Parts: sequence; C-alpha cells; structure tokens
Amino acid sequence: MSSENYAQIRKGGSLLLAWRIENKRVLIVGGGNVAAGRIVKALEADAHVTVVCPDDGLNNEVRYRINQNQVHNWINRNFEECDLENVDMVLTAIDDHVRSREIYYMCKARKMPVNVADIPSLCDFYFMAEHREGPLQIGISSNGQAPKLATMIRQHVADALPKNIGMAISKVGNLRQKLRDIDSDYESSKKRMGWMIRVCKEWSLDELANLDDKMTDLLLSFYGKDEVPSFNSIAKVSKSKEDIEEDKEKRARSRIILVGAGPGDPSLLTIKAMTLLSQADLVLSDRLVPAAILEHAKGEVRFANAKSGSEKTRSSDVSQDELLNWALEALEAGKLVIRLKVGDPFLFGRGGEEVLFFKKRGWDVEVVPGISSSLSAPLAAHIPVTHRGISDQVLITTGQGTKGRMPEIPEYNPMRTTVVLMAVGRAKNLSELLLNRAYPSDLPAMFVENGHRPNEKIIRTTVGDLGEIVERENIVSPATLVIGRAVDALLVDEERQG
Ligand SMILES: C[C@@]1(CC(=O)O)C2=NC(=C\c3[nH]c(c(CCC(=O)O)c3CC(=O)O)Cc3[nH]c(c(CC(=O)O)c3CCC(=O)O)/C=C3\N/C(=C\2)[C@@H](CCC(=O)O)[C@]3(C)CC(=O)O)/[C@H]1CCC(=O)O
Ligand SMILES: NC(=O)c1ccc[n+]([C@@H]2O[C@H](COP(=O)([O-])OP(=O)(O)OC[C@H]3O[C@@H](n4cnc5c(N)ncnc54)[C@H](O)[C@@H]3O)[C@@H](O)[C@H]2O)c1
Repeated sequence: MSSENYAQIRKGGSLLLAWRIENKRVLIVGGGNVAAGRIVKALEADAHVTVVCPDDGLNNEVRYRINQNQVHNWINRNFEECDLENVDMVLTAIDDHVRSREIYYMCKARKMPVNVADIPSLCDFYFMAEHREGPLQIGISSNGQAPKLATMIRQHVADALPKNIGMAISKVGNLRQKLRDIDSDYESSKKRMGWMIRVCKEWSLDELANLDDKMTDLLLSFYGKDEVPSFNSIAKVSKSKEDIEEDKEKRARSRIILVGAGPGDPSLLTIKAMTLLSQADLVLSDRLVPAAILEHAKGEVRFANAKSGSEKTRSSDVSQDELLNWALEALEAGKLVIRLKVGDPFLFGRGGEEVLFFKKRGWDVEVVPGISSSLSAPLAAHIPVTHRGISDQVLITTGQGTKGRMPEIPEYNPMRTTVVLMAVGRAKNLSELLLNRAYPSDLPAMFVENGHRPNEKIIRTTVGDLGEIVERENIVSPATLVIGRAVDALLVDEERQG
C-alpha cells in the first residue's frame, strides 16, 4: 500500500489541546512569579482558582489578585495534602524540588493532572507561550526545550497576524451559534458545515469582522437557499429605511469646502475663510499653514502625517490619501469639513484634483479663494507686477514641472513680469533655462522667502545669479521668485544707484 499521502509520524511531541477548565477547581501551589503567570492563565480559562502559599511568600501580583478577589480562595500557609481534596488540576510553582516531587506523587495517587513548574519530567502537560486576541488563542510550545524562545516566537506570530482577526472570529462564532439555533437538526450537519465554510472562504476577514447583528440575520436568511451572498449586497439591504433617512439628513448637513488660507498672515485671510474656520467641525490643513491661522479653528484640526511626524518617510500621495479619507469619513458623519490650503486652492494647490476626488464620490465641493503668494509676495517686496511702461503682463509658473522636468517658459518679453513659485529647489536650472530664452543675465529678480510672515526675507538678485544666491543666502522654501523690470519699478533714482 502506498503511504505517500499520509502524514509522517514525528515522535517526541506533545498533544496540543484546548483544555476546557471553566469552573474546574485548579489548585496553584506557590505565590511567586511562576504562580502569578499560572493564576492569569487559569482565570482566563474561567477556572475556579485556589492559591496555597504563606503570606510572606506572595509576590506583588499574586497579592493584588488575592486582594481584588480575582483568586477565588487563598490558603495562607504552606501546602498540605488535604489541599488536594476536591481539586481537578494542580499546578505547583514552588522553589522546593523535594516538596514538588512529593506533591507530584500525591497527585498521581489521586489520578489528578499536574504541572510541576521546576521539573518538566513530572509534568502531565506543559504550558505554552500564548497570544490571545478575543476568542483566538495561539499557543507556542518548544516542548520544554527553550521556553524563552517560545516567548519570542509568540511575538513573531502576533506581528504576522492580520488585523481584525479576533473580531472576525467572534463574529463567525456568533453567526455559527445563530445558524445552529435556526437549524439544529443533526441531519443538517453537512449543509451547515458546507455553508459556514463558504462564508469563511468567500468573505474577507475585514468583511467578517464588520458583520453586525442586522447583517448576520440577513446573511442567515440565505442559508435556506444554500446561498452565500456578497458582503456588499448584504450591507446595502441591511440598511433600513430609517438608516437611509438618517444618512440623507447627515449628507444634507455635510459640506466640504476648499479654502485658501492666503500667504500666511491671519489678517490676510478672507472674512469668509475666517468665518468658516470658526464653524468647521474638522479642518484638514496643509502643514504649511501657520499656527497663527489655525488658532482660529474651533473644531478639530488634522494634518496629513500627523502621526508619523516626518514628511520624508512617506510619499506625499499616501498622506494626501489619508487626508481625503478623513474628509470622507467626516462627511458621512454629517460634518462641516474644511480643506485648508496655503495661498489659493486653485493656483498650484492641487485643489482641482481634490474637487474631482470628492465629485467622483458624490460630494460637491465649494471653493473659497485665498490670496496667492504669486501676487502677494511681489507686493511684500514692493513690486507692482504690472506697471505702465514697464510691464503689461504677468506669467505665473512653477519652478518644478512634473516628473522632474522644467516648465515651458516663453521667449523673453521686456514687458512681462515672470513669477515663479517653488523656485528654490532648481534655481540654477531655472537660471540656465531663462538665459536660453533670451532673458538678459542682469535682469533684476527678487526672492521673497516666507512673504507676509514674521520671518519674511527679501533678497534681490539677477537672472544670471539665481543659483548662486540661493546657496549664498541659504534661501529656503516657501519662497516666490519675481523676475523682470518690474522688480525695480518703484525704486527712485537714488535707490537705483545705491
Ligand atoms: C512558555 C511558558 C508558558 C508559561 O509558563 O505560562 C513556559 N515557560 C515560560 C517562560 C520561561 N520559563 C523559564 C524561563 C527562563 C529562561 C529559560 O530558562 O529558557 C522563561 C522565560 C521568561 O521568564 O521570560 C524557565 C523554565 N521553564 C521551565 C523550567 C524548568 C526546566 O526546564 O527544568 C525552567 C528553568 C528554571 C531554572 O532553570 O531554574 C519549564 C517549563 N516552562 C514551560 C513554559 C514549559 C515548557 C514550554 C516550552 O518549552 O515551550 C515547561 C517545561 C513546564 C511548564 O512550565 O509548563 C512561559 C512563557 C510565558 C509567556 O511568555 O507567555
Ligand atoms: N516553568 C517555568 O516556566 C519556570 C520559569 C521560571 C522558574 N521556574 C521554576 O519554578 C519554580 C518557581 O519559580 P518562581 O520564580 O515562581 O519562584 P519564587 O521564588 O518567586 O516563588 C516560589 C514560591 O513558592 C512558595 N512556596 C515554597 N514552598 C511552598 C510550599 N511548600 N507550599 C506553598 N508555597 C510554597 C514561596 O512562598 C514562593 O511564593 C522555581 O523552582 C524555578 O526554578 C519555572
């Protein structure tokens, strides 16, 4: 006969069981560290626990459990044989090998299962390193070889578990119980098992974990037809009319508004932005919005990456996702949500993308303009971007095109002011690009760092010198770069020479 399909027998293991000791009388001998661990395990298995140990032998934890009446019975002295009367299981955890051995033989004479903590060969069963999550218990045994390693492996196993596993098991347990209540017929065993197996296989753990009572009952109504509908179809139907009405009301109350926070000075916020800030339940803010503005928010303020702290460790897309999902959650809950962006939401603010994101999910987005630094920063540096006879047009561009490319910039026009946002990172490349487009090397340019903020810094330079000045003056973002003859438009003659 071929044996290839049958498991090989590997000798020397233990029989791993889930031993039910609810209300069983467990005697724990000793009151030290090991006893403390045994008490926890026995109590978590709903046993009736008696501890025998003299008061001066109790460690703090054991004393605490006795004082809290978690331990059902405490015998304040050393072990005596009479303690074994009416006991179902004995766990010794004492520092006395001779006595341990004696207790073991007393137990054997009474055919009682016993664990002797200091003598593995006298153990009817070993304890395991255990991970617990709701009804889930995972036990690790090294069969007496390396208990510390068993403890460490437990951590690896716990780390590798899918989240929600404990909840999923509870919900399946509940479903199974209800199924047996509906169809308790012994003959139906195959059908019941087949249906349960399908639910467990066809639904994800998250879905199982999210089963509420209503959905459980709905799901069970398909058992008769031996069908397993999808989670989504059950979730949809389970929403009662009232739920739907409530959802509608909530949605009617919900608003999402993209608000421009302006350049950073609170007094440059629009009145509308200020009012909304004080009304919003949730403000989702760019990191760049200064605290002086956020102080006006009465509701909760959240930033992307608030938890991880460092912006650099995660891509900006991840944090953006997180932020937008918070907004969705808040909207579902009927809240007024503000997405606060520096400057103006629709000028290099990715505001349009966010509008589309919400629209696709059924939410209309209101937009409140903000003062863009492309106009306020030149102003902070006293540069009129248009000025009769000097400039009759303005080009606003980014210094960082998508995917590392430089933006397209048209040929030099002396009557144009060029405003570059996000210009610090590639100032040198920008300088080369402009020279290529026939911008004169000595054409005036102005960096406005942190315009309209307390730490504002204004640095004059020229097109040919853009790269060097950033390094020399240690210019950092946020900074706006203004280029063109308008830079010097408001200088009177003496200033020009100086
Ligand atoms: C898993 C765990 C369950 C529990 O106790 O609940 C458990 N020991 C744990 C921890 C642990 N125990 C020891 C250390 C110190 C480091 C080290 O020695 O490695 C650590 C680590 C620490 O404390 O961090 C010392 C030790 N243990 C035993 C002896 C006697 C001997 O071997 O002779 C001695 C030496 C005394 C000495 O040298 O004087 C005996 C046993 N210990 C067992 C279980 C059984 C075998 C299970 C297996 O092999 O998998 C077995 C045979 C009998 C039993 O106790 O049932 C628990 C983890 C709890 C958790 O993390 O959840
Ligand atoms: N199995 C394990 O996982 C494990 C782990 C560590 C240590 N041990 C062994 O288990 C034993 C206990 O370890 P511990 O850290 O709890 O020691 P411990 O010194 O903290 O505790 C010993 C306890 O036993 C009590 N005691 C001693 N004789 C008694 C008696 N006749 N009746 C009632 N109580 C009595 C003491 O009062 C004390 O409370 C040690 O021998 C140790 O080598 C086993």
